[in-house]
Amino acid sequence: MLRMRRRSRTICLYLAIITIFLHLVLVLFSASMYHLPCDPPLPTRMSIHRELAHIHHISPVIMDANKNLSVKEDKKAAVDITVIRAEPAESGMSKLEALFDHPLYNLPSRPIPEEDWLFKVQPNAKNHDKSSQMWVSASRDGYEDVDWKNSSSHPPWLRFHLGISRWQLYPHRDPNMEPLTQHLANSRIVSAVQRSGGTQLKLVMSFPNYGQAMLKPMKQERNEETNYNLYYFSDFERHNAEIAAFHLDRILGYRRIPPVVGRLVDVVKEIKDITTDLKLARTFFTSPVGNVCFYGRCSYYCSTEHAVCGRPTALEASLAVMLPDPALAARRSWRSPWRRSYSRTKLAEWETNPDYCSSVKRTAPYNKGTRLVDFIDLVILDFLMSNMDRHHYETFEKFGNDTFLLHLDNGRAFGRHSKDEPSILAPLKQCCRIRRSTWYRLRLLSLPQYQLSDVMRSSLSHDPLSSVAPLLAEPHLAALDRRLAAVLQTVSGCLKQQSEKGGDEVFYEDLDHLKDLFASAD
Ligand SMILES: Nc1ncnc2c1ncn2[C@@H]1O[C@H](COP(=O)(O)OP(=O)(O)OP(=O)(O)O)[C@@H](O)[C@H]1O
Ligand SMILES: [Mn+2]
Repeated sequence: MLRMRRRSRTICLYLAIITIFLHLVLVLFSASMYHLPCDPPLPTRMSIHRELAHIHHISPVIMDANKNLSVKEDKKAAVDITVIRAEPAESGMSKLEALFDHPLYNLPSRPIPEEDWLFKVQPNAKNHDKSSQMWVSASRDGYEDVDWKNSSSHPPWLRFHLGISRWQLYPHRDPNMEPLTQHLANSRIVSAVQRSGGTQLKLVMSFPNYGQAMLKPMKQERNEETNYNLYYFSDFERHNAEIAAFHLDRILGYRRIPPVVGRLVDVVKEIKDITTDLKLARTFFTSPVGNVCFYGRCSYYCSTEHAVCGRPTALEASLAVMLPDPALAARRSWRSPWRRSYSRTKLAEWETNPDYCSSVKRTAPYNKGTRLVDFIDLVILDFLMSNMDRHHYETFEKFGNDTFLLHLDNGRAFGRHSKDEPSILAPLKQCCRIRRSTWYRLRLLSLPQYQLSDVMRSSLSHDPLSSVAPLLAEPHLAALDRRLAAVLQTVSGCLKQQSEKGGDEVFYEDLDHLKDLFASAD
């Protein structure tokens, strides 16, 4: 009896030890689960939540930016939604759609005052009578009759011009974007002439509805990298870089690049046979394998050795919608303070003087308003796509110094994917200043559910040329994520540096006017 009791006690003891052991194993196992490497990096997620915590009350109603709801109206409609949404994959939305639906891309905006439109539109002619016939353009060979006075019959390029405002070229979720890109991709080409000025070959194409586009031809295969021995100022311009830059600019939420689409152009029917540009016409020839080529006239790469060739007549090209003629909307060109020397031997001042930004910050127009942070936005775009050729930028003269910067001429971007160019980020590093809204959007794009490379792939897949080949090769897309991480790291470095100094000068608080809205919903 006593032996039996002893045996059962030993069994109980064993069982207890085994249970404790199993518990220990379980605890250890579950503890290691939380640190599995496949989890998104914890600090980033948590800090994004913390960063965005004060803007988590945004109504779905205010997501329609076109409605121009006033802040007061927004307050009434304010309901709780979480800024960082559930995985878009769950709801079947593409990452791009999810990004564009995100509250950060749909912040409430006030109605645009009359003086903030590039063009003043006369109220629609109420009595659309015989007198409006005077405004119907006289038909010319190949051109359509367009009734300019009737806004419902305005061609997409004109709607684009009329939609340009002080802070952006076109609105988020622009209903005119689809018709505009269709127009560029499919309209019949009635004229093709060389664009004068600039260093490389480009053409101005005209369409029957009087729209125009700037064409840049394909010069480099997608997965080819620019030769490492070429200086940045000798690099080719790439048609796919112009297309990808437009998509990237829109994804970043800037909307400062005129829409660009890809198109297969027939170099015989759509250029050689219709051009009135004799100088251009004289440069056409047939290559030894029977492809039709031309090289035009310009100061770089306009020779038989650098001819662009159709296959046998089909040529890939980018078509950027033309901005309003400078006679109607003058533009001002600004020299970049961080311009490179454009020399093989000289360095620019910013390359040797680490304190360079403090003098820029004191100099007009960088000493007031948003010019410096607008420039930093442009720097971030350029670093992501590795564009070293930003010697100038332009603005619309009408808006003075308080306006967005046009991000034109992106043909030398996306030349290399295996290498980043840290010097492009020098202005951010030296000035340690960024718009708060840009910072938020960049962080969003670094989260797995909106990953920049995925969003870009998805956006570019809508371009007509993506059916020929993806517009950016995978290594270029991967480089975007790597470079985005570098931008975020630079800003984090700035924040650390500033907190040591006790100041908080890193962010330009462009979301402050919405504080009321957020506070009221708390
Ligand atoms: N979409 C556009 N609509 C109207 N004008 C444009 C457009 N894109 C560019 N331009 C104008 O045409 C000029 C030349 O274009 P772009 O800079 O792309 O060519 P480029 O050959 O690279 O010139 P550069 O050698 O001066 O850099 C620009 O400075 C700009 O003023
Ligand atoms: Mn250029």
